[in-house]
Amino acid sequence: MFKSGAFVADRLGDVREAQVQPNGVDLTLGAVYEQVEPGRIERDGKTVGKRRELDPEDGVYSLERGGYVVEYADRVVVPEGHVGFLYPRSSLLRNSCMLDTAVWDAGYEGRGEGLLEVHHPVELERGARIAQLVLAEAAHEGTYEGSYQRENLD
Ligand SMILES: O=c1ccn([C@H]2C[C@H](O)[C@@H](COP(=O)(O)OP(=O)(O)OP(=O)(O)O)O2)c(=O)[nH]1
Repeated sequence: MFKSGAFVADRLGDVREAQVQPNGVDLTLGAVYEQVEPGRIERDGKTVGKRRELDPEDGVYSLERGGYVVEYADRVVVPEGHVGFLYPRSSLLRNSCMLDTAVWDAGYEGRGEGLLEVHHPVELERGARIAQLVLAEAAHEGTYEGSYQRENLD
């Protein structure tokens, strides 16, 4: 069963009222990066390639076509007994952009990242809502203890 937006907001803590949706919580744009070196994925282990952080102009990123790594501004917490899924805000799709996301594991905490596909130039303001996190009840063995645990937290 998927939880309500109010439940998700309660777990995340520090979110504005405008971020709370009926079925989830909107995540906002924290930073945008361009990858500049190859990463590597091996049978055991992985390396994330170097990136360059883009500078917004007056708080706005003007993005040309391409792929960008985005960091969400909001701290995500996936409580035990749950799994998280993130979906792009439909206004992104309507503007020819797509946000690619993966599974958010039980026990994960951090400011996560995603891949923004820009198929037509777009302007995105830092802090704008770009995605919606939903939480579903889920069975699991163990909790997330990988290298991204507590990423991008101060
Ligand atoms: O779109 C997403 C999906 C997940 N995560 C976070 C939460 C998740 O728990 C963690 C690790 O994701 P995943 O297990 O898919 O990554 P991995 O490449 O398999 O890393 P690891 O080897 O640490 O499991 O990254 C994101 O930041 N963005």
